[in-house]
Amino acid sequence: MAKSYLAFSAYGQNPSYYLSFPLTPEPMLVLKFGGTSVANADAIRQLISILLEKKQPRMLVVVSAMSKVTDTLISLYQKAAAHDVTYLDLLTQLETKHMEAIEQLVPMSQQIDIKGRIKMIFRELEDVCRGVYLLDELSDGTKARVMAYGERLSSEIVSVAFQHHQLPNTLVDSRDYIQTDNNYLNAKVNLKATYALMQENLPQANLIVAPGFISRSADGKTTVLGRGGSDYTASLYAAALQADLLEIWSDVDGMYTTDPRKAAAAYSIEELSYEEAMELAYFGAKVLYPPTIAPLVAAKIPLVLKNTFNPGHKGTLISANPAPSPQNVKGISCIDHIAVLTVSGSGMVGVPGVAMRLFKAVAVECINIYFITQSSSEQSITIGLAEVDGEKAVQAISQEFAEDINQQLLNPVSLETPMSIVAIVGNGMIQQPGIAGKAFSLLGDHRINIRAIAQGATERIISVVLNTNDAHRAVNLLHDHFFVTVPESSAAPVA
Ligand SMILES: Nc1ncnc2c1ncn2[C@@H]1O[C@H](COP(=O)(O)OP(=O)(O)O)[C@@H](O)[C@H]1O
Ligand SMILES: N[C@@H](CC(=O)OP(=O)(O)O)C(=O)O
Repeated sequence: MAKSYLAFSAYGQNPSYYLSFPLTPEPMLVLKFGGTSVANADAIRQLISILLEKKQPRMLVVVSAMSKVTDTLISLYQKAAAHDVTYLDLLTQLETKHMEAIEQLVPMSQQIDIKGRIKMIFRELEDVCRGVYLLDELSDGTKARVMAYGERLSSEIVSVAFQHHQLPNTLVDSRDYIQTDNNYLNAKVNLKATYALMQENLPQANLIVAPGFISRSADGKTTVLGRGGSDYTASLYAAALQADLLEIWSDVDGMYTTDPRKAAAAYSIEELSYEEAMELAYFGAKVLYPPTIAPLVAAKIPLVLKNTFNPGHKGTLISANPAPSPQNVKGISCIDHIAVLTVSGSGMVGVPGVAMRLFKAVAVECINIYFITQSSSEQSITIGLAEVDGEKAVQAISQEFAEDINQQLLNPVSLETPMSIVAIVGNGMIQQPGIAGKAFSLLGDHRINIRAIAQGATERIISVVLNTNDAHRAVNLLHDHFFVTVPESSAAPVA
């Protein structure tokens, strides 16, 4: 066991407090390959060719579940819980998909072991699903347990495929190293315990393969890090091991100026600061899971987003000090499925503590708030949250303010759906007048109604809430303006 670690920093509440570094550090590269990069045997061969090119003495490879597998696992437990016996067909489909990959990656004479292991994992999964089917029990703990099979299966297969392609490696189970709370589906990581487990217990091997997404609570239950969470797994390993670099490989050439599925003119951004990347990810750039950045900032590790299917493209470099860019606006993100909730009434004016009560009521329900605005007259507060949390938030807030609503000091809480948040992000917007004005007038000229506006105190982000029917058009108008039609408009002050 590697025990040669010194305390790195002993100050403050910063996650760096928990980091330590090896006495004799060897260059270390952490790579994460997403679902599309392990989708089938061809994709896995492609990722093998990428690794064979690397001349790195130590590497740790994190893999996601094969593309669509996590979604299928969710359908599996939903069907089982609904007493729909066709869950068995889904199980068969999943097993066939994994077995086919093995048949194409591993020589016939050597398939017995790995096929046996995969079969055993499937029988275990079948037992869990039968339990759900028979007992009508579907807790979050059971959901997490089922979802974790995707990464458990893919990492087994990738590890064996590596062995047969000149990449001897050691497979680990990330649940042994990532400790979380019991919030099963969106578990919060105990950084101190996790870094200690990784630094003290990871095997000394030149190449380690680890499943992403999966973790374990202190009381030994399987948890998962939230949809898209394998990126975060990789950044935790990178931070704990003081990697020189983290590479996240997916199916696009890095972080684009906007979602390439929403705007055909989107293109890959060369460099971003950690803060810019975090804002773009938080507001919907799916290529990067938002919590991924924090461990890297604390450990000062750069991140590159690369394309498995176009490895020659240099991708996007995310670091503390990106090269200066003429672009003030770096990217535009969009989150759909948002609900806008408003608390209003004359009874709020000049009354201290209203905002505190509102946020507390929402926080108790563990609901995440994307967006907050308060009218300057203090007559209303508007928050944006995920559509799925809308009704729960209305109930919690209505209960908190029941007395005030009864006395007609406040109006009944209002909820609007389906809404979207469009965010314009860039460090160059700081102290740069005119960008917000241009964005608002552009949307106004095209008769797109802005329901609410917020600008972060850092001036790095302006976000607007609008009707989902208008969101796609808004993203394209803003993208055309800032990146295509008049690219210099974002470089120069806008009149
Ligand atoms: N701003 C953006 N830049 C790049 N990709 C984005 C952006 N916004 C959304 N995406 C989507 O993110 C996808 C990659 O993320 P994801 O599907 O999670 O990949 P993986 O499964 O490889 O982890 C891309 O195919 C792209 O459609
Ligand atoms: N498989 C998990 C975790 C993940 O990060 O996947 P991907 O890297 O394919 O986004 C999910 O689908 O949420």
